[in-house]
Amino acid sequence: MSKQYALVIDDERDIRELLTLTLGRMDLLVETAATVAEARERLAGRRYALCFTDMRLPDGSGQEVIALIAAQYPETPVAMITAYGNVDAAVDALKAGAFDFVSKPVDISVLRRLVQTALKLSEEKRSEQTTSAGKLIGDSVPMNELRATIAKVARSQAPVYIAGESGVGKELVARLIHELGPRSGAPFVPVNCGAIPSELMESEFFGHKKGSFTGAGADKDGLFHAAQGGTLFLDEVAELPMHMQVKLLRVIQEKAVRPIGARAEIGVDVRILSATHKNLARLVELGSFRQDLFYRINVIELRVPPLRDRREDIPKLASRVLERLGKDNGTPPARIEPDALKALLSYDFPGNVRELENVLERSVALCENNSIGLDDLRLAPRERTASAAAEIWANTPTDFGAPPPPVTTRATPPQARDADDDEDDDFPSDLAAAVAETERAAIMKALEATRWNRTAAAKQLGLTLRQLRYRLEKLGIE
Ligand SMILES: Nc1ncnc2c1ncn2[C@@H]1O[C@H](COP(=O)(O)OP(=O)(O)OP(=O)(O)O)[C@@H](O)[C@H]1O
Repeated sequence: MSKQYALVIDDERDIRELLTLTLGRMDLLVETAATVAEARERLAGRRYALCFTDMRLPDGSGQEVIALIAAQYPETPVAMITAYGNVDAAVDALKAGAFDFVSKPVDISVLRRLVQTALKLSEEKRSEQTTSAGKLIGDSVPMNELRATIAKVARSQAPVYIAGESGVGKELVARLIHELGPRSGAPFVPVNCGAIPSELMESEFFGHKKGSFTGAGADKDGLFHAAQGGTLFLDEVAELPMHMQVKLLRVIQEKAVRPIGARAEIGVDVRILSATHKNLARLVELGSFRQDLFYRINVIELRVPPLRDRREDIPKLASRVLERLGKDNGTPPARIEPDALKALLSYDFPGNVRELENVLERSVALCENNSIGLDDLRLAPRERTASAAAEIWANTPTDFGAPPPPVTTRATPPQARDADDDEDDDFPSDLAAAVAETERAAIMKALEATRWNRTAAAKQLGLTLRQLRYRLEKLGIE
């Protein structure tokens, strides 16, 4: 196994040298920093298996370092070096997220035990990330409850219906149910019911025999066949047309499919998981979804909470996304500046985790020095909580809906724009309407410039296609 790195942050040279020597004997490669600023740089440069920080540093506090690590490098355990007998400082450090503390003068045997525990912790966190359960990030109460429910329903064979808004992680949950259950050795087959043309649906699901209809040039196995022994995940199940709902119900009841043009039925052993961001019960009431099928697929209902109801998960999710992006780009993970993190924490994320991923991906492209500032996020003020929206609006009065700056430069600071703005004192009487108008104008301009090519327009606006679609729907633009 390759050697692991430890980081020692202390302004006293003696302590740095003592810890470097001691940790070196424990087979760790040690790097040091004397200030918070240096520590930031070091942390951005590599992943440390363990970190020690002094309480008082020339340009800040050890608590600041602990908070930074907790928010941006949650896999790295950090211990505080405290003055002997300073219980308050030790308690504060633990509250801030340190896993332990060492008092000066450092007792070598205590230090050795601490290092062993820390490395074990670090290892556990790393392997947790690579197992299924670790893929579902979030330690909030609703996420822990969800994780427990997933583990329970994974053991059962009952159909599970996963409800939740768009982008909350329904497919991820479905995958975990499969991976944690007895069918994990067999295929997990996801199917987006909204993406298959109605006339091809039967053949896609059940397969067909050669020559059974025009264009059926060879035998084809259906999705049920592909999922044999495993799990079929019906995503966007609300989009199933009525005639398919009837056929699907039959297959679920009979546990057999008949490919188009085949004489005999084939037995299928498939667990059905389904999901939609729509209110399926309401669709049943309205008559557009069959009640009998609803009861069949909805034996167990599982709800994935929206991100705004578990905001405490945002830092960890963000840090994992930035780590992945860093790896993809061959750079250290980007940092999030405190005001940007604050804005993320108060944003409502109508597109949930997927939107967080998109926001961060765009921010990484826009930011300078691998550090994401408030301007780089380009969050839509209307979608933040009321108080946060008011606060942010005050900082970025004309930023919303404007075309994005070139990718390599930082967004124009609001102050610079204010200086050019003659109508500085002209406050809109209806802020929301004014924002919508600006947004509409920018979107229309981009659509016209790209001859209504949504993908190209989204690119011009610095949005993902999904984000543009969301805005078109919100503004009622056909
Ligand atoms: N708790 C989580 N931890 C880590 N990643 C997550 C989590 N929740 C969602 N994601 C990620 O967010 C993205 C969207 O998740 P997913 O596709 O599962 O959402 P969905 O609810 O099925 O969306 P849709 O309704 O649009 O189909 C994926 O990249 C997924 O990996």
